[in-house]
Amino acid sequence: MFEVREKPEMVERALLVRLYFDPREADESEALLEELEELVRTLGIGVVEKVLAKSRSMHKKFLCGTGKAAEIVDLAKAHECDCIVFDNQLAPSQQREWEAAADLCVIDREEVILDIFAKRAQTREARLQVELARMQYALPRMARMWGHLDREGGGGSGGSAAARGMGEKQIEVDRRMARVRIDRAKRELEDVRKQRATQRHARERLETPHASIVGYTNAGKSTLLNRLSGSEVLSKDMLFATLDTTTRRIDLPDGQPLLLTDTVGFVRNLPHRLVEAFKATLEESVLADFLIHVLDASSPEVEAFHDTTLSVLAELGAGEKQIITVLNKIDNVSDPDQMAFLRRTFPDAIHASALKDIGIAELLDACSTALASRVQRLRYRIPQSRADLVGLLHRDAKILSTDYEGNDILVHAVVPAAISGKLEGFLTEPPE
Ligand SMILES: Nc1nc2c(ncn2[C@@H]2O[C@H](COP(=O)(O)OP(=O)(O)OP(=O)(O)O)[C@@H](O)[C@H]2O)c(=O)[nH]1
Ligand SMILES: [Mg+2]
Repeated sequence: MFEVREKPEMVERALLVRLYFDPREADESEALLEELEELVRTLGIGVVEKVLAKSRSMHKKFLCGTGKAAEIVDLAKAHECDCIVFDNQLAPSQQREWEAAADLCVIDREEVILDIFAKRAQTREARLQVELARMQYALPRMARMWGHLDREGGGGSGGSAAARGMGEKQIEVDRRMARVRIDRAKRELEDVRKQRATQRHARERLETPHASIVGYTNAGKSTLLNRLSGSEVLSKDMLFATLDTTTRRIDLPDGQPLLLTDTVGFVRNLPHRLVEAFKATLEESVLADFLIHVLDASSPEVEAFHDTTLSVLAELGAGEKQIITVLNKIDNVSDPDQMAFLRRTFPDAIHASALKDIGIAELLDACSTALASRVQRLRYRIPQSRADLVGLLHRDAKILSTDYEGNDILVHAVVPAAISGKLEGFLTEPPE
């Protein structure tokens, strides 16, 4: 893959910067800066200093005013940083201005997240999604890379006209190549998505109910899936541990099967391009019968995380889905004030700990309840010796037709999910 520019292989000393403009944004900005630190550390980059800087108004050149920009550059120099990372989104031109002013590599939150995603992507689909998002990010920034060539070629400040001409030509060639690759990645992605859709249709025909586990990154989604299904999905104390969806089948206490899908975690200010790029992965959430929203109850920011997830879901068209809210990591909540806040803010949530096995039975019951209203048209072959089951169908289902064949009763009925588990062994064919 082409790179935006020669990014140093190993950035060791990063200065993190968050600019804000409205005093009311101070607290959130502080939290975002801390989150950025975690994101950056996830990439193995050392952080030497964080700067939360208030600017009176937005400026086109550096986003903040030139005075503030000079202070930040001086600070980076004083700390001998090799990179400045902005939590704010920088326009390609602003990124260039900063790099020129600081003579350092300058990146923003979006690029950090893209890099993490690129490291984590496992399946072909995830890799393609990341590749596409990175190329789209890189395209308007290519001039930066060739700007260096101009300078080198010219051997002076502006570079000779000939060298600049070379650079410009090269940009054109590269841009064209990049567009070709973007188109190809889009087409490949389309193919992979079609395959997924076919698989999904096969699953839908089987009509097994399906729930998606959603929530902010590091909330404990994968741990919960492991706990519920007794399987081993990678769960780690790091951001974006999961980039590919995993689906597991579990049996609810009432006997109903349920497919559970673990999804990529959400994050505040997730670059829009990535929401787009990961739509296919998150599409599972849109198609699920209901959602399990996992929150880290021990985080002081639990409410902000909750709201972020809901707004991303709304953006994906899943805003109306039935949601079971799970306050996970409740084992970590010892502060009575936090507990009171949780009860007040999320009165219907289930208190749970995926790690310590708390609240899991309650969650499984809530899943059964969520599915109770689902009905399916099903065909059964029931031996006459199991008249009890026929009785159950008469009582709780709507019988469409009954036939006899040898010693068996053939029943076609509209069956509520609540009892379908008990009859599963007598199905004659996949549901219609
Ligand atoms: N104390 C405590 N820690 C938990 C609990 N559930 C998960 N964790 C820890 O939280 C961290 C993140 O868990 P994951 O399951 O990877 O979180 P995730 O939501 O899947 O994260 P992403 O895949 O990054 O979006 C891990 O270190 C878990 O061990 C819990 O109930 N209590
Ligand atoms: Mg995970």
